Amino acid sequence: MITSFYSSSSSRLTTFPSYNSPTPTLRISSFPARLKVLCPPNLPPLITITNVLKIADSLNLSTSTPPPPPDLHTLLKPTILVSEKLGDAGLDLLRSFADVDCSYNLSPEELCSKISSCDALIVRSGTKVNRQLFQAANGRLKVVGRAGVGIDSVDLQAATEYGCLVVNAPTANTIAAAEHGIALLAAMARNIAQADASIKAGKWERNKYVGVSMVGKTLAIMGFGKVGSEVARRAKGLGMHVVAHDPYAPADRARAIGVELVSFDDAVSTAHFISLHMPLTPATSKVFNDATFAKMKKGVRIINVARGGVIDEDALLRALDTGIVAQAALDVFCEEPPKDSKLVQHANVTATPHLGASTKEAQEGVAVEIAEAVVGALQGQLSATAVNAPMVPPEVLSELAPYVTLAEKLGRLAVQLVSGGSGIKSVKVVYRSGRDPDDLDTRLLRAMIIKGIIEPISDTIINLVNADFIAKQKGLGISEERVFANSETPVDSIQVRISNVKSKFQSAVVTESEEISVEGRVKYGKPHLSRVGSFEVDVSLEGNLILCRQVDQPGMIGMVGGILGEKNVNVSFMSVGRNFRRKKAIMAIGVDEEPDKDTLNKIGHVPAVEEFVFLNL
Ligand SMILES: NC(=O)c1ccc[n+]([C@@H]2O[C@H](COP(=O)([O-])OP(=O)(O)OC[C@H]3O[C@@H](n4cnc5c(N)ncnc54)[C@H](O)[C@@H]3O)[C@@H](O)[C@H]2O)c1
Ligand SMILES: O=C(O)[C@H](O)COP(=O)(O)O
Repeated sequence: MITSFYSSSSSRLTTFPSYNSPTPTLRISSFPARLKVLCPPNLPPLITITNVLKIADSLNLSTSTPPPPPDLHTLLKPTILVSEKLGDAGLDLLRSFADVDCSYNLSPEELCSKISSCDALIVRSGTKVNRQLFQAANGRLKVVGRAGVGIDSVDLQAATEYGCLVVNAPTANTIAAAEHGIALLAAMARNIAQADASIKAGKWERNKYVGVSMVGKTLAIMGFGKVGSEVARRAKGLGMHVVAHDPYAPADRARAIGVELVSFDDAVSTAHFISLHMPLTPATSKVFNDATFAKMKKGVRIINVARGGVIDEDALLRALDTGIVAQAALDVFCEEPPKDSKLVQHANVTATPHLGASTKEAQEGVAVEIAEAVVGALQGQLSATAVNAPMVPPEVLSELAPYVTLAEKLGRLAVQLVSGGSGIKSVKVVYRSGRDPDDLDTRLLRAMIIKGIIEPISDTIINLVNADFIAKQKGLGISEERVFANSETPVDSIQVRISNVKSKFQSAVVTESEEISVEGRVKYGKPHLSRVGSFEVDVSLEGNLILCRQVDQPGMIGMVGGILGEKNVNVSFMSVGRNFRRKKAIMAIGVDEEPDKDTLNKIGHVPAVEEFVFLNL
């Protein structure tokens, strides 16, 4: 039984105590982007307007609704395109929240034509997520989920420019990849694949397939991250001497596993076996080339479960032919699937078709990990596995939530004080905080200030992903300063200052610095404006705001309040700030409704009012 529903955009709660009458009515009083149905409990918690109507229908409820909203698009259930095989548990999770389109083996053109009707895309390493795809998405694609670790197949720069969040599933396939690395190491050392092919061909070649032992040999792990560490742990169990090279790995992790961290040259020149576990980046591309192979011990054996592109494949072929490299075991290739590859055909190469992550367990784990990340991102949560946005842990996020709103409102307010035609080039943000600088992550606040400043004057949608990029693109320089405040809260106040512009409200300009300056703080969990220029005020940053500068004299509140009252404009907050008694004062008036032009003109004509501005928050 539906007992109540909550409209998140209007914050109106309508309660239906019971539905005993034959045709109970479900009233929908507004069309928010999402409706949260609190009951019945067996329904998914987050459902869309379309579902509400369907559910109402199935429960035999008559529905009375206002006319359809203009933007139906935002009301629809999100659509998630899954372009490569994903585990069932992940798909079930996605389906409980969205329309899921599993279309495997799409050509790049087919993918581009589908993408503009999708809110999220989930891929594995077989799908290239390039700039054309973001262009084709036409602004609808909000999240790309990489069901795995490597994000070298996603154009992160383009994703960021288009404000699309990229998340990955970094942990669930670690063990599978490490086990595959060890499997390849052992298979290569003992010629398992070659011997298997030989016996199946009816031969019995015991002398041809004499292998090499692993115990006591040196294994160099190149890239001592999640997979590299797990390979190291297992190789130690095989009695190998393990060294690792990783410019960013912590020494204590290596010590704990009994691995020595060494330089690149030491690693490649001392090892009998070299196992690659670094990501493919511009810095690691073809790092195993002729010069590197020349440094290796003759007869070295190489395992690559990372990315084909870290090896110059032609150079490896030469090294195999000259015997510098005795054997190679490769799971990954520059081009996948490899075409007419001499490497794959080489007698001393053991090859698998990118199977590192392909265990049942890993695939189920990855599917759930990526489904949770994508659904969370579509619900507006910050993801812990975001690749192109700051990762803000949930506890930090909930602590900063009221300051996030304050930051956006201050940006929005400050930009409306700039007179039309003045290009904003430089914004300074001053945070007063009792926190140690390392203990206050302001990236989220900065992004929201940028959003507040840019969105009212442009058609670009700003989010945490693209805020810095768009600011830079628009030539907007943002500098930040922290000032110590003796305060228990994470942020005591935030000040937004815009320099080198004209203001349409002169009182917002601090005379000494000639900057427009507004300051706010969080009071009772709500954003408040605490200072305009050099005037102290105290008004809630909700709804609309009228700022007036007037001669500080009795009767002003009544006069302006009366003009608003005459037109049925409700005053929600009012505060007066002044520097000197009976000189100038600023009146900040929060109003629920937007006054018409006539009413605003009347305020402007009050003799003691010297200037005023109406601001929409
Ligand atoms: N074959 C597969 O199916 C499969 C499965 C999982 C992971 N992978 C690949 O394995 C790689 C590692 O995965 P992970 O989960 O361990 O990632 P990870 O981020 O935990 O580890 C990568 C490590 O490489 C290090 N590194 C970066 N640049 C380096 C450089 N120039 N030299 C040496 N080390 C460098 C990093 O510091 C990091 O410690 C990724 O490329 C991933 O795509 C492949
Ligand atoms: O980067 C990864 O996670 C692995 O290469 C796995 O890729 P896959 O999802 O295409 O198997």
